[in-house]
Amino acid sequence: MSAPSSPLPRFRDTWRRLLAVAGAEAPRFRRAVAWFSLAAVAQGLAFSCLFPLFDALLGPAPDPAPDWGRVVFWLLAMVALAAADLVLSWKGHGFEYDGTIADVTHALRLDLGQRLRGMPMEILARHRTGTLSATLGSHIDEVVVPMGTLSQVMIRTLGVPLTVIGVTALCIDVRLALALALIFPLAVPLYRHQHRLAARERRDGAAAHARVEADLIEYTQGLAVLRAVGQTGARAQRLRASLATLRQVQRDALMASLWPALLMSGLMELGLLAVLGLGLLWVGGGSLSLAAVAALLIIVMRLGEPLALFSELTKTFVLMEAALERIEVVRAARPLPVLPASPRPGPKPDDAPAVAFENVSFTYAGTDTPALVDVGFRLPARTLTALVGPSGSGKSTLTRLLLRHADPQAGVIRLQGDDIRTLAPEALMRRLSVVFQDVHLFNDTILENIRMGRPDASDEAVREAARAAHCLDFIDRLPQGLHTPVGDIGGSLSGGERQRLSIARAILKDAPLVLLDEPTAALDTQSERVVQTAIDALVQDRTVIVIAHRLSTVVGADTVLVFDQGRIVEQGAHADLVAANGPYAALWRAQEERKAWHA
Ligand SMILES: Nc1ncnc2c1ncn2[C@@H]1O[C@H](COP(=O)(O)OP(=O)(O)OP(=O)(O)O)[C@@H](O)[C@H]1O
Repeated sequence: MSAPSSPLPRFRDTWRRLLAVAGAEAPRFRRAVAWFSLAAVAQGLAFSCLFPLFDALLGPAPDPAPDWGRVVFWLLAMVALAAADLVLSWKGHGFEYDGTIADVTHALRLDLGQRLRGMPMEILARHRTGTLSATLGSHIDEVVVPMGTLSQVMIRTLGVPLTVIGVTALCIDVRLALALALIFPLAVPLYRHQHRLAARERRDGAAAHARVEADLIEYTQGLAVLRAVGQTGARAQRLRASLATLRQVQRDALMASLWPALLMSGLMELGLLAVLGLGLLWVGGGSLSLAAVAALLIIVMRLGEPLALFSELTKTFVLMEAALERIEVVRAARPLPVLPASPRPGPKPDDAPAVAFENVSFTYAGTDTPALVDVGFRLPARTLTALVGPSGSGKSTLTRLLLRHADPQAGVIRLQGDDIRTLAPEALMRRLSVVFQDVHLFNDTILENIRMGRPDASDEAVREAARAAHCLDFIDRLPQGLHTPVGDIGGSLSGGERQRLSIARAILKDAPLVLLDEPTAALDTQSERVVQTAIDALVQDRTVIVIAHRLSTVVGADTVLVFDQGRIVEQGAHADLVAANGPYAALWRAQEERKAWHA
């Protein structure tokens, strides 16, 4: 989202976006801003009281003498207005201290969490995990915590001078008011420059920090390897270089931000002093009273303060805008829509294929080359289908589309005759089990990690699933068996054991369709055999789609779908495809040769 570059439209735009972020608490934020505005007017009026006060103090020419009655009156008026300013500001700041800020951050975190849950996986996968957790953590604080203070400073910077100018124009001297009003546009180009500088500084700083963090993680995680190959010094050199860049970026930023801040407050004060000079000239000419200029002298000194503070807060404002943008990206993501199911002419046909792809084409967002082109097939229930093809040919994409990580740009995917876009996410997931090579275990007990397959399953059912997936041999060796927290055993579970836990989850879930990415050579022969036995238990009597890496799977499959560059180039039973002597036969021969070579 590109924000306008001129200050006023930019503030308006940020104000609108902040209200959106404040959600249900937006009225309280509006009220706080109203209190701050009234406080600014009260302060402007208090300053303006200096005009009649000095008038009463210096008395009228040619025989000046203080009019103590009026002096006391205007002094009391100033005290009352200053007290009103204090009370109104206090009421405004109530937004920060009465728990509203905490409520807004809490509600925003829940809202973003909710949106992440519904965010299409294809979009979710494009966000880096670190950035997402920063958005839910520090970015929310960067937006919400300074909301009150920033708006108060902004309102004061504009509101106090505007009130003084208004009172001057109405009650003192229009020329003086005009001269005062002309100074403020001076700040606009400087503010814009400062804003640009702060934005660049933030960008360079974030890049330098990210590089240091990445190098640090790489260094600490790879320390064992680095020590083994005697390269600790060489890599440390690289880390030192990125730390030096960070230092330089920070030094440059500090130097660069110094002069606009100085210039801004210097220029403002010079401008105000010029108005004072002009006032004195008018006094000399007899068209303005000395009392008015004396009052102006004090007001001018006080008006510089919020301006200087405002200039210092530009950095916080830029940080807030950047964090707002990240929050808005998450808020803008919409879940894939669930379409209304089209009315069927009659009962669901019994022979509806378990899985059907009808002319499906899909291109990942941000890429030009389609990952799947016009893919069509029908798989009867309780059959095993193997997906084969070179790396990048579209096999995983097909499984992702079945899981509805994204919708294809063309074509329809059906499960038992139902367009998957008409199924609510939970209904779709009830029909599918997945076992992929990357097994994620949650920071909970082994028991609960398996129970995720079916949250209402009894402990006994979990144990049965673990037995069927051949997990009990290693689970029973753990200190607390099924009740061992995954965190306690850390990375000590082998790849094959993690696979089997994931298979146990799928067995417990008992969905009619299983999507499987077979373990590859990453497992040793012994583990692979056990995992295979577990898989055999899982796939019995189910419809199975498997990304096949093992020859035995391909040979035993009812159907083999051969992919190349996103297209199905051949499909059929293994024997038929070998006999056809096409692309599959070539792949097959290559694998056979490799096998013979290994043997
Ligand atoms: N998240 C993504 N964003 C953009 N392009 C992607 C993404 N994932 C995959 N692709 C591209 O889509 C095409 C198909 O990839 P896919 O992962 O489906 O192939 P595959 O046959 O499963 O490969 P492998 O056997 O190596 O896993 C490839 O060109 C790949 O680069």
